[in-house]
Amino acid sequence: MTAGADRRVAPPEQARVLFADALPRVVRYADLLADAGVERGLIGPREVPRLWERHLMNCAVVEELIPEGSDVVDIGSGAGLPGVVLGLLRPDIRVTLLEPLLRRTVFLRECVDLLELENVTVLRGRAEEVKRELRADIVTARAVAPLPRLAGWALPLLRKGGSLLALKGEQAETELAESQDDLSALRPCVADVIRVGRGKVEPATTVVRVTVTSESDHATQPRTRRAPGGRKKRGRKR
Ligand SMILES: C[S@@+](CC[C@H](N)C(=O)[O-])C[C@H]1O[C@@H](n2cnc3c(N)ncnc32)[C@H](O)[C@@H]1O
Repeated sequence: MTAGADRRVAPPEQARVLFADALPRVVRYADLLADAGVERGLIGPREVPRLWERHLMNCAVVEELIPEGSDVVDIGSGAGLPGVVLGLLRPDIRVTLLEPLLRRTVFLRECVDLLELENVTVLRGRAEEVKRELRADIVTARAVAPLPRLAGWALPLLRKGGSLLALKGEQAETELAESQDDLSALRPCVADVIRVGRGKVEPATTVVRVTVTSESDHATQPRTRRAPGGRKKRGRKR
């Protein structure tokens, strides 16, 4: 990747505390975003001055919600947010960066190689097409799709007790309230809105967390319906 030193932005003091030992590699990632990321149109040049606060640190605090040793799928990684940051911060988790666009997966693979991210893999594909090949304890997504569509992609990937962590804006409560029926229809689940990183990032990061409570992923199973008289009857295949 090429370097354009003039665009690089030094980490703020809070980043040193937040990233601790991971900081040198996060700085390298920030440089990749500011250089090749901008040159290839993966992030806008206006994002560079606020790369640390609005992007890297905002994503990093989500790690508080990820149990140790989790398999994480980051849907619609784009230039690697939040998946690359989480992989850098948490060597104990395994992260799959799921992204359909070739240009972006090329950049992501280069990041994984250059940052020597042994716990991160890149998968080119669409979330709705990987239900049979991916299983996760945590699915993350930022700026990818409205909650009902995102949950339709994420919930089938989750093991029982696993959570979708959707990084959302200030309207998260409203979006969740309007989506509750859609979520329940997908798979038994509980959902809440959490603000993470208070005192570390300003503003705190808003996350809609949807945790699945059922063992089986009935969203991918043939539908069954109760026939008159009590026996279950197979739904017609479409
Ligand atoms: C606005 S970008 C956000 C990228 C990154 N998450 C971030 O916050 O900077 C949305 C990303 O979602 C990806 N995307 C769109 N539809 C998708 C799908 N069906 N499955 C997986 N990713 C998808 C796009 O290619 C794009 O990279």
